[in-house]
Amino acid sequence: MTETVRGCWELLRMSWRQHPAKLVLAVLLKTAEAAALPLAAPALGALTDAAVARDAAAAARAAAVAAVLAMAALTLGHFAHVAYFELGEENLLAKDRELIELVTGAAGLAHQERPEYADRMQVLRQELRRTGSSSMEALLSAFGTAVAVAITAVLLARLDPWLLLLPLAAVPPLLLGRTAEARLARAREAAAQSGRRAQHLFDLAIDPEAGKELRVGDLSAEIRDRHAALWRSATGILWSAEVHAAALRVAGQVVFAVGFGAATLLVVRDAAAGRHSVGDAVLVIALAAQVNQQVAVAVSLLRELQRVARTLADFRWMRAVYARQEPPAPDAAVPDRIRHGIRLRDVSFGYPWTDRSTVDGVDLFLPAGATVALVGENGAGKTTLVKLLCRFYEPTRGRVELDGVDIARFPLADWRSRSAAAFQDFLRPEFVARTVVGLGDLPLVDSTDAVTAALHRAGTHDVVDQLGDGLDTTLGVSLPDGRQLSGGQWQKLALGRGMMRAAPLLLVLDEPTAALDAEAEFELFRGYAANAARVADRTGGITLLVSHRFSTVRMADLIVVLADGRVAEAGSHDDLIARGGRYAELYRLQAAGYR
Ligand SMILES: Nc1ncnc2c1ncn2[C@@H]1O[C@H](COP(=O)(O)OP(=O)(O)OP(=O)(O)O)[C@@H](O)[C@H]1O
Repeated sequence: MTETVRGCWELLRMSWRQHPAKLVLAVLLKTAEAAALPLAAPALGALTDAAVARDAAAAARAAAVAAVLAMAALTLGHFAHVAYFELGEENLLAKDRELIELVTGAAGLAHQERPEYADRMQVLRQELRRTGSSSMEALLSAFGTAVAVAITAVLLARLDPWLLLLPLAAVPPLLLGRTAEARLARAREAAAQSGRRAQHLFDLAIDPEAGKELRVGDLSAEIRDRHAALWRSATGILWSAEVHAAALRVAGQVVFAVGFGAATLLVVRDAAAGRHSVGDAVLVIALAAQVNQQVAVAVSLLRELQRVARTLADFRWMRAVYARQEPPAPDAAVPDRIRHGIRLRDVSFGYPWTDRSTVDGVDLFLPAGATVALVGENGAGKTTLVKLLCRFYEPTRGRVELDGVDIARFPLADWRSRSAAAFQDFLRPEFVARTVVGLGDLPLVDSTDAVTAALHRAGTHDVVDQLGDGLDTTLGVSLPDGRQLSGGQWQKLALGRGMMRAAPLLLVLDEPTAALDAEAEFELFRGYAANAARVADRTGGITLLVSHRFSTVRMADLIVVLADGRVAEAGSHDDLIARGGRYAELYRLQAAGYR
């Protein structure tokens, strides 16, 4: 219950911050709407008594009051909706923005890569819409229902204090409803993983990029079967919870129905004995029917508010995960240039949710101005090492030092602003081409000169000539005039984006040319090496290339061979060939493949 109250309070505070006057107006209108029905019951009682006494004037007055109240009950809710709808949408926007900030604003990637996070995210994405206008409706209706229950209780108590027990009969349905919702929430969490995996298969099935491979592999039926199995597993969990929850709710309603029957009997008996008027009996029957309605509404509102509260609690969980990732307070400034180099001292790292080291005791020196190639078999730990250099994660042991200063001591934003990167799994943001490239250096996002220069540095300027409107071409399929690009074209723009920062201290190229052929990669990298040499004079910047293509790799000043998270060999191409170790073997194998 504390979580629900906390959630309601948070919703109210959010809405108050958006628009206090609209919130007050909505509360007043919803309260008046809710109070109108119970207040109509005494009017009906008075109407009955006046009719029995044949007092036409009093009967007309009572009928007019009852009609006005009925009108209020029917119409005020619509006016209230106008007031709270906008509040709800504003709340939803605020939560959307907060979620984007939480997910993208965290210093590292840990929260996005851990499986536990993915499950919570799935639930949160599904439930987020509940923090919009429907949650405001639930909150205000709950308040209105509380007012209606209070008025009903007072009216009943005036007739016979025993009738006050009637609202008490509403307690079991409420408690059982709460248990039912907790059961459903547990089931939603238990089903999230299967649901997420089923969703992944569905997305895969309708993804145009996946279409080719699915057809060639004749994978359609397989995907459908697996999707259906996962979906059934998720639905099975949810269905059994729904049955259980429905049984609990029905049991609660039965308790109330018994109370209703007893109250009606009590007043009808007193009216028959002449202790109450006929109007009083009508009043009680009208109110008792409303209490039944109020309880049903309260239970479903409680259910809705519990779901909203749970969503807001998930947000708090996210915030806590985010807070845990805050980098340590910086106490050193990023230098303008690298004088000596970057040294990895006994660096080890394991993903926090696994029990093995992915990078294990790496000692390495990357000299200022060098182009360094990282090679190794799949899963050797190359990308993980890149993540440590970009500070997406901090090492679990050892340090990465720049000219003797631990890079963890630099303000993270400054370190990132002096790094540049292009990855194999690059962004495909659907904007105009200039922005798609310009995002690589936000202050210059709309600068045609900077974007053109970056594409030239990347050696991919030719892609602009293939776009109808050059840098003004809108890209992507979700926009009506958007142009769809090939994988290679997107990748060329991504390379340009990676080159937007003209003089970074660290340029990371993590298989950014995988969609291009070996010759194109060779040419591009030769351009980067020449550019890096020019930049190196000014900043001592280091270029780090991850590639499986040895024809490119051989150009690097330093080649580092990783195996099982350790440095197996390091040296220049000639050194490593002369040594006749792992690199020489792999190089010969690939070279033989090209002959
Ligand atoms: N987010 C993650 N969570 C858990 N384990 C991970 C994660 N990312 C990578 N790993 C594991 O760490 C190891 C190294 O992965 P990494 O991506 O660094 O290899 P790589 O050398 O870049 O491989 P590739 O050449 O295939 O890109 C692998 O065993 C991989 O399964």
